[in-house]
Amino acid sequence: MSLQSQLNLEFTSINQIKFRRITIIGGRGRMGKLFAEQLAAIGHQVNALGQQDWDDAEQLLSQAELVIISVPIEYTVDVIKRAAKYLTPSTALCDITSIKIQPTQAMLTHHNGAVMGLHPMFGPSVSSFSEQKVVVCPGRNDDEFQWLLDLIENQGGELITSTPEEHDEMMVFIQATQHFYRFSLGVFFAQANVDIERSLLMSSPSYRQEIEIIKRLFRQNPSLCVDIMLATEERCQAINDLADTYGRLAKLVVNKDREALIKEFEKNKVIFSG
Ligand SMILES: NC(=O)c1ccc[n+]([C@@H]2O[C@H](COP(=O)([O-])OP(=O)(O)OC[C@H]3O[C@@H](n4cnc5c(N)ncnc54)[C@H](O)[C@@H]3O)[C@@H](O)[C@H]2O)c1
Ligand SMILES: O=C(O)C(=O)C[C@]1(C(=O)O)C=C[C@@H](O)C=C1
Repeated sequence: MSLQSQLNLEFTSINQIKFRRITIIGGRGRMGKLFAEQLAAIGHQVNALGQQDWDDAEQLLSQAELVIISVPIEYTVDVIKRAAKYLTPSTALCDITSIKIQPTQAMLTHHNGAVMGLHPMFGPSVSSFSEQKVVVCPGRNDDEFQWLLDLIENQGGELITSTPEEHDEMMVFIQATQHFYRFSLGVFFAQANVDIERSLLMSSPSYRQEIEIIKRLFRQNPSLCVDIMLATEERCQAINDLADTYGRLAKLVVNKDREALIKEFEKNKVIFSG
């Protein structure tokens, strides 16, 4: 897109912007801060409600046009219940928690107004929504979130609509088992006392990429990684199944069963051929 058409687009959207009062619960945390910065940058009035601010909840929540819940997974449902008492039906309520069934259900149960579940598929290190994916789980009165979804898309973000059930099923593989595998590899490397910086000097691009992702995982709040693994019984079971697969394949390695390992490779490569 040419610079002129970008300027025209920005000019048009600035003309159409209705500045909103927004409260982000957990707004001083990693993701809360990112959303606060993005929304404030285009002129919305953004407040943060942190753990110590519940005495001001009436003022911070009852006037808000949009409330975003951005607290650790394990507190999300309790915080939704607590916040809902202060909301009027004209407030739109959404969350950005990494799981979607329980938060979306809790928002629909405890709030009478517009509800939407969102899951940003990126971490707090990004500088905008550009090229990032957000999973959208419609709840109630979706139109009231259209301006927020437009904002993400206008920045170059991609929205993927899903049910909370499909989302949580997919996240078993997209997140829970991935986090376990990277967490385990990190623990294993630390136990083996690997000199990471030295290893990077003589590494392949894929190793450097993988180490960067593991570093990012260990820079996050440990409760995020742990809660993503423990969020549902299905996740715990899938992680256990993955560990069984490691065990089965490791036995073939220990037994130096070259033929069986090649067979495993050939038999399973088909799902990755697309
Ligand atoms: N970090 C990520 O990469 C990422 C990406 C997508 C979604 N998420 C989701 O975003 C949410 C927040 O994650 P984060 O990484 O920003 O966590 P964080 O720990 O950095 O921030 C959470 C914030 O919530 C506050 N908080 C905790 N309990 C509270 C309460 N009772 N009332 C008000 N505030 C409270 C904390 O003080 C903190 O400021 C989680 O649900 C997570 O699943 C995180
Ligand atoms: O830090 C990153 O780049 C992330 O992608 C963070 C990440 C993830 O690891 O999957 C963390 C939690 C969210 O639910 C979504 C994204």
